This record gives sequence, structure tokens and C-alpha cells, in this order.
Amino acid sequence: MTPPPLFRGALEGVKVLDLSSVVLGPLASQMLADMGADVIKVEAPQGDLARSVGPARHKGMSSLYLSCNRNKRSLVLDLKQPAAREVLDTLVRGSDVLVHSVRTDAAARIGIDAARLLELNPRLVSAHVKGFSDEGPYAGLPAFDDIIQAASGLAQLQSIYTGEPRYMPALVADKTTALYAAYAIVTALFHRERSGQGQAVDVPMFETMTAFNMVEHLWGHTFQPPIDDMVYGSIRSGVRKPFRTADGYIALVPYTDAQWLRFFEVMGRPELREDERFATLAARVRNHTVVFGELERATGARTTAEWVAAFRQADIPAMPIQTLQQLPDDPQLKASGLWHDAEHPTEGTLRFPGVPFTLSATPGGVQRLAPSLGEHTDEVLEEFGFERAAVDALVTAGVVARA
Ligand SMILES: CC(C)(COP(=O)(O)OP(=O)(O)OC[C@H]1O[C@@H](n2cnc3c(N)ncnc32)[C@H](O)[C@@H]1OP(=O)(O)O)[C@@H](O)C(=O)NCCC(=O)NCCSC(=O)C(=O)O
Repeated sequence: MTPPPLFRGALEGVKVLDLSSVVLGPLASQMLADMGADVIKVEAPQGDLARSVGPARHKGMSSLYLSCNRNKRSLVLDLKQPAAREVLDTLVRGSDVLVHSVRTDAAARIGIDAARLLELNPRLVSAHVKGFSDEGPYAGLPAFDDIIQAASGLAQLQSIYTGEPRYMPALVADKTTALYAAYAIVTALFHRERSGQGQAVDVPMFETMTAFNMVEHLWGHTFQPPIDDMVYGSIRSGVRKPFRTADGYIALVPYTDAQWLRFFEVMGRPELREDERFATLAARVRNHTVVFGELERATGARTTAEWVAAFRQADIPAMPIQTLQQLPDDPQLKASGLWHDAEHPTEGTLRFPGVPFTLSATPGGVQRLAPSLGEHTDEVLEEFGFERAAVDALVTAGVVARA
């Protein structure tokens, strides 16, 4: 029997020009690359800013950069040089997708506005990730993760727990918007498969994060006029939190009637099964402070491991509060193969989370690690039809650069 190929992704053959930088755009294009797309990272001469964020063995090869740019090749093209336009246009004519995160005005100055790109290549999926939609008073404002966590209500929501606004300690606005961007681009590619038509794809962080936050938090304002406040009920009350055990913390969410009945049993308070304050979901919602008070009183009596074992036995949703440091050794993650250790040609052994979902026929995966700045300038330009001598001339003119 022929062994299955090491790497098969459904996006094989899709050429992506990635002119984005930092986290949001690069992560979106990395998701396409993980599924087999040929992603060419087009960098300004100074390289992606993320190259210098985080610990590094060598200049320009930081942990953050390495985590958002696997499966890509790097080409240095200085789009501020007039002579770069011809190179850009050749690349655009021969590509399927272009992604960038340059602000709208600056993008037009370097010739990567969607109208121009689609005129050059009507089959192109021209994707622009940005802070705020161009339709509105915030158009063109600069945006980083914290800015969008603030604007979208996420930072203020955390004051429920801390008494003052806080950022969620994860680049949640960048990463969420990257997911939406990858979804939008793949959808546009699907349309192109059917119609042959490219299109402009705009993915603004503020609008995306607001849509994301409001799935559950619109709450009573789902109805107009509103019939209750905003913010998901159990979160608004502030009682939804990790519970202290004898030696740490546990997440515990009995939810259905059956789970609560089993929960009262496991915590040694079977008489609460008869308590009408807790008998139905509606009653528990009404009395949730009392209910969660019962939870809190109960959990201090035993260790996290003891509780987890008992709740697992009773099929009650519970997990220990883990640290990031525990995750590489987590037995579930080890068994499901999330961690991917690979040899980088210059940076040694690197560890990443691989693709966290599975596709049985086209799983995708990691086939190359992040490139050094300009590592593939020659290779890519030759693939797009530039003669060796022409590339040399572009290098001499400072339009492109090699590693
Ligand atoms: C991140 C930014 C705030 C950075 O702001 P700025 O530094 O002012 O960048 P701008 O986008 O306005 O412009 C980029 C400049 O780079 C130039 N540029 C871009 N590509 C090239 C190439 N290949 N060659 C030469 N010059 C280039 C472009 O012409 C602009 O120059 P000039 O014409 O001279 O200006 C903004 O880009 C932005 O809001 N982006 C959209 C959202 C986003 O991706 N945010 C970062 C997420 S990561 C994150 O939040 C996090 O890590 O935390």
C-alpha cells in the first residue's frame, strides 16, 4: 500500500501574496498556508515588525514572528521605490490572493488598494485587514490588540472581576479577526471557484470583535426595546469564576438539572436536591448567587485532583485551572498530537501548536518553518518569470533584497 503523502492541504496551488505585518494579517495567511496555500511574505526592507518582538536566537527571528509565519516564503520588495510597481504588478497578475494590513491611505500610495489590484487581476481575492471599517468616523485610525479590546467593550467587561478595566492577556482581537479573515478569504475563493470572479474582502478588527463579543452579551438588548440589560446573565453577576480548592482552583459548571442533582450528591449535600430554589434552571438562574455560594463553600474541602476525579466520575463539567506551563505535558494534548516540534534550518528545534482541527483527506500541516528576511527573493521572482540578470539589477537598485 502506498503511504499517504506527508502533507496535503486543500489550498494547494493557491498563491497568496502576504503584505501584512505584526500578528493579525500574518496569522490569517498562516492559516491558509497550513492548509497548503503557497504564501509569499512580501516584506519592506526593514522586515515585519514582529521579527523583533519576543525572545530570539538571531536578529529578526523572534518567537512571535516564528509563530505567525510558518509555511511561508519571504521576498523583500520596497514598494516605496517607483520601480517596485512593475514587480508588484507581475506578482499580482500571477497570484490568487493578496492580504495586507497597511492603512487605507498608505495602501493607495504604494499601489495596493483593492480597486487597482482587481483591475490588474479580476480573479484576485484582495483582502485588507484593518482596525476600523472605512465607512465611519474611525476610518484609518491605527489599531493594535489593546485598542480593539478597549473599543469593543472587552476590557471594560473584565472590571466585573477586577474592579477596573483589564485587557484579556492574549491577543484576542488580533487572533479572532485573523480567524474571520481566513474565513472570509476562503469563502471568496469558494465563490471564485464557481464564478471565476475575484473580489475585495475587508475585515475590520473593531466591527469583528464587536460582532464576536455580542453573540451572547447583547442579552436583553436582543429585543428592541430591550427587555433586560446587556451582558450574559451569569457573567454579569460576577459569581462565575474559578472556585478555590484545598490546593488550587477548579472550573466547575453543573448546568442541566441532571448535572446539578449529581453535583449535590458528589459534594455531600443530597438534601439540596429537594430544595426548590435549585430545582429548575429558571430557579437556579433566579438564585444563582446562592447556588454558586454553595459551590464555593463546597470546593474548599478537597484538593483539585480529588474534585476533578469525583466530578469526572459523575460526568459533571469540571477542569483544573491549569497554567500555560502545564500545557506541553497535558495528557490530552500529547495524545491528540497538538504540539509540533521541528528543526528550523537556523533557529534550532522549535515548538508550535500544529493545526488544531483535523480534515481526514486534506489535513494540511507544517511543512516549512518561518523564513529569514528575503530568503526566497530570487526563487520567487524567478518563478514569476524574472531573469536572473533582472533580479540582480533590482537588487542593485535597492528595489528588492536578498537574505
Ligand atoms: C499596525 C498599524 C497601527 C501600524 O501603523 P503604521 O506604522 O502607521 O503603518 P501604516 O499601515 O499606516 O503604514 C505602513 C507603512 O509601511 C509602508 N509599507 C508597507 N509595506 C511596504 C513595503 N513592502 N515596502 C515599503 N513600504 C511598505 C507603507 O507604505 C506605510 O508607509 P507610509 O506611507 O510612510 O506611512 C497599522 O498598520 C494598522 O492599524 N493596521 C491594521 C491593523 C493591524 O494589523 N494592527 C496590528 C495588529 S498586531 C497587534 O495588535 C499586536 O501585536 O499587538
